[in-house]
Amino acid sequence: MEKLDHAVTRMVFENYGEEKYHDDHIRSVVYLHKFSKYNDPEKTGMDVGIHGHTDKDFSTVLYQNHVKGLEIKSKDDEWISFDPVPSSFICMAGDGFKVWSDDGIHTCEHRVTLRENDVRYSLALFSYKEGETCVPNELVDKDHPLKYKPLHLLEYVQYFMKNYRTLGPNFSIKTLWCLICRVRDSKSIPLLLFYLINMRRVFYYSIFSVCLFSICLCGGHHVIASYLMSIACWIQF
Ligand SMILES: O=C(O)CCC(=O)C(=O)O
Ligand SMILES: [Fe+2]
Repeated sequence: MEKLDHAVTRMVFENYGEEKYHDDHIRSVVYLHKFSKYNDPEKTGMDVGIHGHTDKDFSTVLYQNHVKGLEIKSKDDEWISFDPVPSSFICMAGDGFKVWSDDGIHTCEHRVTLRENDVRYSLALFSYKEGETCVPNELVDKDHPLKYKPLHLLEYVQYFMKNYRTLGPNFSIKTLWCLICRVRDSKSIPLLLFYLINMRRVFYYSIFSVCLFSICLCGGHHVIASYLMSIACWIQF
């Protein structure tokens, strides 16, 4: 699977006329394997295998058994089901490739929906470039202005994992992170970012403060109710 990833990335680099960067790229890539088992949806009562998302890596190679489930979102926002052929692999660009190509290569959104009454297995190989991923100088000119600042992929994925509960599965370079990476329009980003990431916390914090306030002011049942609510809010932090 690593060899396939090398071959595919080489082809893309060559296509962009950037093959001179490929050896360095491969030397700085680290891989992560993920083996997934999706149980028979009839037994679990759940047809969602994995929610729609883009991969937070540079590129992904995926292998699976005969059970269908992988769906890929088209440019027209339609989910297309992938028909697995024995011994076929699927290669997908991750958010890192999007940054490297300065938006030339789109990270495909995909998900797993279980429709067959059988167990689905998949093996994914995620590639992460160590250090910074940046757009090759040759790809930037007057007609193709730089859109992304260098992105540290490993930090990016760590950031995503740490804030997964707040960001949700849909988070991608296209949405929130592009606010940080985009070279243009970066003035009000720190505040907006803080607000977006902490919106939920701000909400619970406000309720928590109101509860504490009413504990101080009121008596009787209100105190107990407020006390319980403030504990519930504290848990949500
Ligand atoms: O299991 C699959 O086919 C897809 C898994 C996947 O998209 C992921 O782990 O990011
Ligand atoms: Fe994925």
